[in-house]
Amino acid sequence: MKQFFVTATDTDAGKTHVTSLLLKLAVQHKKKAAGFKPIAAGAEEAFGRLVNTDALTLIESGNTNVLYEQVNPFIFAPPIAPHIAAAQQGEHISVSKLRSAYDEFKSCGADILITEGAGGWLLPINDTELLSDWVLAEQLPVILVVGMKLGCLNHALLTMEVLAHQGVHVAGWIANQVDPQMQEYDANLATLKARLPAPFLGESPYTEHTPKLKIHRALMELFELG
Ligand SMILES: Nc1ncnc2c1ncn2[C@@H]1O[C@H](COP(=O)(O)OP(=O)(O)OP(=O)(O)O)[C@@H](O)[C@H]1O
Ligand SMILES: C[C@H](N)[C@H](N)CCCCCC(=O)O
Ligand SMILES: [Mg+2]
Repeated sequence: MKQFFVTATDTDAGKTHVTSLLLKLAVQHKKKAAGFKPIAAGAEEAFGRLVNTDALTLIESGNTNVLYEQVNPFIFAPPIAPHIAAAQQGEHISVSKLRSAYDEFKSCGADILITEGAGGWLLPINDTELLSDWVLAEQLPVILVVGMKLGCLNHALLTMEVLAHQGVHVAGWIANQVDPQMQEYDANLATLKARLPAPFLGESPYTEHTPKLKIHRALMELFELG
């Protein structure tokens, strides 16, 4: 079983976009793949319950029979910082509850399990814990999505600095072009390739049509795909 945690330089950097592409890539290569979105803020009523579009996208992109509840155990209606949303409705997210929820999710029997974070790496889940504390406890290898836009160099280097300081195994990083107007995209990508101390796994160009991933060989090796 291969397990990864997808974080990003920020909220809206493309974690769902990239996690979905990674799941689809694994499925295309005959793997059993499933996505976990433990904490989602921003939800609407559908199918007689609250649902979050990130979790639905991950369910559609994988190929196991996971239940919505297994994929997304913590869901909040307002699109705000999750620990604030949780406090508003008297819920408490914790590392220990995340551990139980992940054990339940893992029973789906996938070969490749990919967890999508929420926001960036240091996301508070309550007054004392961060989502990264759970990732550290699970010892999940991390994939960093860099949302390519002006300012991403600082965000990417800051995130990578903290990951290195915490001794996290960074499996690699993916460039995701969120800003179609970004100037000097290639020079920024070259700067990141030169400075980020982790394998470059691929890039997803900006598109308003079918999302695509330009796969680097390191990704095929990481996922053990023929
Ligand atoms: N390569 C891309 N081309 C075009 N649009 C993109 C691309 N990547 C992401 N987007 C769009 O940018 C928005 C943010 O992307 P996404 O939802 O994947 O971010 P996220 O990191 O998962 O955010 P959150 O922290 O809310 O989970 C979405 O509307 C998505 O469709
Ligand atoms: C609502 C949003 N799309 C995400 N689901 C949650 C982002 C939380 C960011 C918290 C922060 O770092 O300020
Ligand atoms: Mg998302």
